[in-house]
Amino acid sequence: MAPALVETPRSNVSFANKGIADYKEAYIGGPAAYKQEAEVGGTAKQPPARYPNYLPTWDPEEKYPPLQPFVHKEHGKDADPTFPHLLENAKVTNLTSNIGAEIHGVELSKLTDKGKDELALFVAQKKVVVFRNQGFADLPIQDALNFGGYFGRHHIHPTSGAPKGFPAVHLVHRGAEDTTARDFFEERTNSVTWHSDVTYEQQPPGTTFLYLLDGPVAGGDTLFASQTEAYRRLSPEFRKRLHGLKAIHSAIEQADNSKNRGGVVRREPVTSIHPIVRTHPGTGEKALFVNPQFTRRIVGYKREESDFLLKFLFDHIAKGQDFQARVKWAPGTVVVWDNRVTAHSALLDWDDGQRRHLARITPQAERPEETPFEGK
Ligand SMILES: O=C(O)CCC(=O)C(=O)O
Ligand SMILES: [Fe+2]
Repeated sequence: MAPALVETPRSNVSFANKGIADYKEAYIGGPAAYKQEAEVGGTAKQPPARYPNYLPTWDPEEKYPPLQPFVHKEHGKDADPTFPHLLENAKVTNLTSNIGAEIHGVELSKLTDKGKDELALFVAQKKVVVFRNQGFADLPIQDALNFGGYFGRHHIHPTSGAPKGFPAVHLVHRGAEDTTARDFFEERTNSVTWHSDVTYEQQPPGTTFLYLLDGPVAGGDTLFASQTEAYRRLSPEFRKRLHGLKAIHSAIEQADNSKNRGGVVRREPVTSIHPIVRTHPGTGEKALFVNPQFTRRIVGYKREESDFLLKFLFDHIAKGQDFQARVKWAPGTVVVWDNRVTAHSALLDWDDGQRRHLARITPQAERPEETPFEGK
């Protein structure tokens, strides 16, 4: 079975169907799943990993205590809004008019602290930024972590594989002998699983980095949606109704899935209550903060009421192609998104037998906060 990893897809609101559980199971890896490939290191069909130092490992003995609150510093607030340190030599193209930019000519790992402050603000404004031709994957893993650590405390994922000795790196990996896609599409018509990362944490991630190590010839793109534009598209009356509502986000199903498949649970699963509309501390923009993977229930609503409203919001985010972007990976690509104001989805659409391998650095940010509805 495949050690490919994304956030474990799951929704247990009552309209969720069995197929989502199947997908979730297909996506979670574990020590047993990985063993075969780790020993072989490549097959006739597939060459060895380009970055073996980043291959996933799972240590069942590794346990962490509950996360403690910390004070997040929003570096975007210190940024020069004209971005002189970030964009001096950059060629910037917008991916769409509502979300996303692509940058050539900047080496992320060489940014000064001022450049990093500007990066935080720029990513918050653009929601997702694609940096091409980076040397990031070639850095020693600790150097990559040191870079990401500027933006917040590293999140250690409770269930995903990590490079040996670097639990703060979250890995996405599907390798040789992997039949995930074939198995998955026996039961499902598409693989779209919108989510923001680990929103069950009290302080979910902010500026988040995902970089390609190995990729298929075609396919395996990643979808992004602007949750600020999703918010703005709603009528003032509807937005007014959403303000003040809170929802429960849960890690329980992700941990259960991991256990059921012989995987690890490094930290006991938690639930958190977050506002449905949050405000970004750097831009002041309001964004929807619900996602079908982790948001379970609206606090104070009866089950049917909660399901009805969450289903509307999930559909609104999923269907909004006019506030979404599709990112194509290439060697040297680093994608940076602001997890507070975006949702994303992996796509399981490439031919089995090709390795897809990415690493994520996931600095946590502030506890989501809501500011009042502004009447327009
Ligand atoms: O594999 C992808 O395209 C995205 C995986 C993902 O959801 C993540 O790394 O947070
Ligand atoms: Fe994700």
